[in-house]
Amino acid sequence: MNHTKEQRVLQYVLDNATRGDPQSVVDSIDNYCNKEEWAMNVGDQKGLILDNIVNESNPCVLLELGTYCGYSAVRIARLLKPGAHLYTVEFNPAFAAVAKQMIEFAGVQDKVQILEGNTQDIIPQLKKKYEVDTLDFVFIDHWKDKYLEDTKLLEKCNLLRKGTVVLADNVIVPGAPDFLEYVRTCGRYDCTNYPSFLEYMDEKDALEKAIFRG
Ligand SMILES: Cn1ncc2cc([C@H](O)c3cccc(CNC(=O)c4cc(-c5ccc(F)cc5)cc(O)c4O)c3)ccc21
Ligand SMILES: [Mg+2]
Repeated sequence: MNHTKEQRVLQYVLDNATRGDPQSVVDSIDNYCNKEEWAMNVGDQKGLILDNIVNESNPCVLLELGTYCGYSAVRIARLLKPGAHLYTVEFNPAFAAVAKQMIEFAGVQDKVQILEGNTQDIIPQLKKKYEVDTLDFVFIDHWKDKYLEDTKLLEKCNLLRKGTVVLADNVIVPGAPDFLEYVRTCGRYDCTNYPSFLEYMDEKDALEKAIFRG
C-alpha cells in the first residue's frame, strides 16, 4: 500500500515518531531520508538556519509555497507562538494527503492550514478568502522557476509589508537565478545569503533571506 516514497516517509514517521511531538517527527523524517531514501525536505542543516530565522522574526502570519510531505510546515509550526498561523500551499493531492497526516500526527494542525491548489490561484485569494492582511514570513520551496513570478505576485497583492521576511530554499541547487537577481538588484529587499548543504548530501546549497523594505 505504501507505493510512493512520500507514503513510505509518512509510514516511517507513524512507526518511529511520537504522536504530538513535532521534534520527533522532524528527526524521524531526517533519519529515514539519510538512511533509506533521499527526499526533497529542507533537511536538518538548512533546517537549523530556518529555525534561527523564524525565531528571530517572531512571526504571527506565515505562508509556505510548496508543502510536499509537511517537513518544513511541522518544523516551522513547532516554533510558533500561541495564535500564530502558517498557510502552506500544495497543488499535488498526493503530497497534500501525506502532509495532512504528517501535520496531524505532529499535533500542529491548529497552527497549520494546507491550502490545496496552485500558488498563482491561491495567493490572490489570501486577503479576501483567508482574511490575511499582510504576511510576516514567507518560505518559498516550490518549483524553482516559479519563485520570481510568485514573489512579484505577493508584491502585487499587497501581502508584503516593511520587514516581511521572504526566505527561499535551494538558491544554489537546483537554483533560482532569476529570483536571486531580482531580490538582490530591484532595490526593494535587503538580502542575506546563508550557505549550507543540499539536504542529506554533501553538495553545497544555500538559503536566501530577502527582507521587504516596504
Ligand atoms: C505552483 N505550485 N503551487 C504549489 C506547488 C507545490 C509544488 C510541490 O510542493 C513540489 C513538487 C515538486 C517539486 C517541488 C520543488 N522542489 C524541488 O524541486 C526541490 C528539488 C531539489 C533537488 C535537488 C537536487 C537534485 F539532484 C534533485 C532535486 C531539492 C529541493 O530542496 C527542492 O525543494 C515542489 C510545486 C509547485 C507548486
Ligand atoms: Mg527545497
